[in-house]
Amino acid sequence: MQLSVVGSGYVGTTIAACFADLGHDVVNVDIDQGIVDTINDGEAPIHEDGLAELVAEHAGPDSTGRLRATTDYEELLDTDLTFLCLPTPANDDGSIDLSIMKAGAEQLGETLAEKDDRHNVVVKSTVVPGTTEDTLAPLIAEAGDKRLGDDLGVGMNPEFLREGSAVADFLNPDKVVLGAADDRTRDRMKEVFAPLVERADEPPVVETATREAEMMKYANNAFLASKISLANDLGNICKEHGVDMYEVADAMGLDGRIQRAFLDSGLGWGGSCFPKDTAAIIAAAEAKGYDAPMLNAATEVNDRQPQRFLDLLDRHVDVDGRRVAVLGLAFKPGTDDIRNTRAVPVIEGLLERGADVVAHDPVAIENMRDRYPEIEYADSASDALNGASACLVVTDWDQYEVLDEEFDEMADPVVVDGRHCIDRREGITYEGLTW
Ligand SMILES: NC(=O)C1=CN([C@@H]2O[C@H](COP(=O)(O)OP(=O)(O)OC[C@H]3O[C@@H](n4cnc5c(N)ncnc54)[C@H](O)[C@@H]3O)[C@@H](O)[C@H]2O)C=CC1
Ligand SMILES: O=C(O)[C@H]1O[C@H](OP(=O)(O)OP(=O)(O)OC[C@H]2O[C@@H](n3ccc(=O)[nH]c3=O)[C@H](O)[C@@H]2O)[C@H](O)[C@@H](O)[C@@H]1O
Repeated sequence: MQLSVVGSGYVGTTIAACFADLGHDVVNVDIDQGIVDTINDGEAPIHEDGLAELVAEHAGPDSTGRLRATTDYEELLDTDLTFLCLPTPANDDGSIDLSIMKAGAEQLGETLAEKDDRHNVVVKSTVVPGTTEDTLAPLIAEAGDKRLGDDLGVGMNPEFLREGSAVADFLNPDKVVLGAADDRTRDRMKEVFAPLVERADEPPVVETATREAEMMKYANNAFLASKISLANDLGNICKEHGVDMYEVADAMGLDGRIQRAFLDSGLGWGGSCFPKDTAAIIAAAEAKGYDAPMLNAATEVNDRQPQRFLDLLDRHVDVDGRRVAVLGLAFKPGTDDIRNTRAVPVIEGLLERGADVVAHDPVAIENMRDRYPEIEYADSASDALNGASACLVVTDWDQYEVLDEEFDEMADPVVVDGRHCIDRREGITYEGLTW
């Protein structure tokens, strides 16, 4: 099939390259000329395992030619179905900011005005229930002078991939959710996903309406974020009682109804999605008069973890005027993404205490340097630890797990671990956040 993907960020580039690999002809439309040029040169504009290989295989010179990118919306006119993969950030009050989606939808509609054949538009971005049919579809239809359901089909297909394993997650999904406003659109969506469903060994395909599809995405993220927060709440109780929450979580996870995944307690959830999506669905609930107490509590627990972490540090060392090593800046290992990383409240707390912060991360230093140009950045964890009076572990990179005699170079070997990453050993004062 001929597909177009509007928005070529984490999700848009990943799905475009994967759909090309599955045999479709795909054009990525983005306003960023740099991203477009990179893809057309056969290179990936973002760092994701396996993505560079897929883009090289399908875009640019000596490729299958099934993937290309453009800034020109007109090029989507030759395609049958368009995925909208534009950002849905949060407003200051946490509610969803649809301005980018609306601008994209209008431009898409104006472009489609030139097309006579029926076109299908599938919203891939995470949007609150009702957005696809109540807000975006009418915008596209009006701008393109189309009749909904007749010459314009509308669907919603939420995405569950994780950063760091985006390609593998997309190609091996636990489920595929196809929300459609009408049967014709759903049938086209099924055609798009047929090669993926076959290659992924027939994962469940949930056929539903657009509102349910939209809510399934928020429910998924809200559940996972709340599961982590519950683990943190229990973990904080464990810490007060001298109990190891990781041992507890391992046992809890043996219950088939609970499962071990997403029970890793510590500094809590960051990233581009859990914080904004939790806030957006709370705001959407409040707009209808419901205050979502569980999700508010999950957020509160999450917001408090960095403070508990710093309190543990305060028990052992006054960092005023002292060198403190922060290990890990990315919101999780495997990515250079620092959006909503827990490193920010931790660094803020250290600066308030007058510490000389020296930070290390294998890939996220350049991103953090823009935000905190005033702190020191070390080329290695070992350099960061050298002469430090405390070490704070913020991201669970594998390379931190094997640190050992590097701690001997610290001025005071106090290690506060927010991610259950470092083994207790002789010669260091070790504090785990929830164990
Ligand atoms: N990042 C992730 O892991 C996941 C994200 N999502 C959701 O997917 C959506 C997209 O997220 P990301 O891919 O992370 O965003 P992103 O910020 O990485 O990429 C968005 C892209 O859209 C482009 N763009 C902006 N305005 C445009 C316009 N008018 N026309 C064409 N292109 C335009 C930008 O230049 C950028 O390349 C969001 O709703 C997000 O919540 C869902 C699942 C996973
Ligand atoms: O909507 C999205 O964008 C995506 O959000 C998350 O994916 P992602 O944010 O990439 O990363 P996760 O692996 O889920 O981690 C999120 C945060 O939770 C933290 N976390 C995760 C697991 C855990 O047990 N404990 C824990 O604190 C991580 O350190 C990280 O800060 C979801 O896992 C994806 O399914 C979803 O598609």
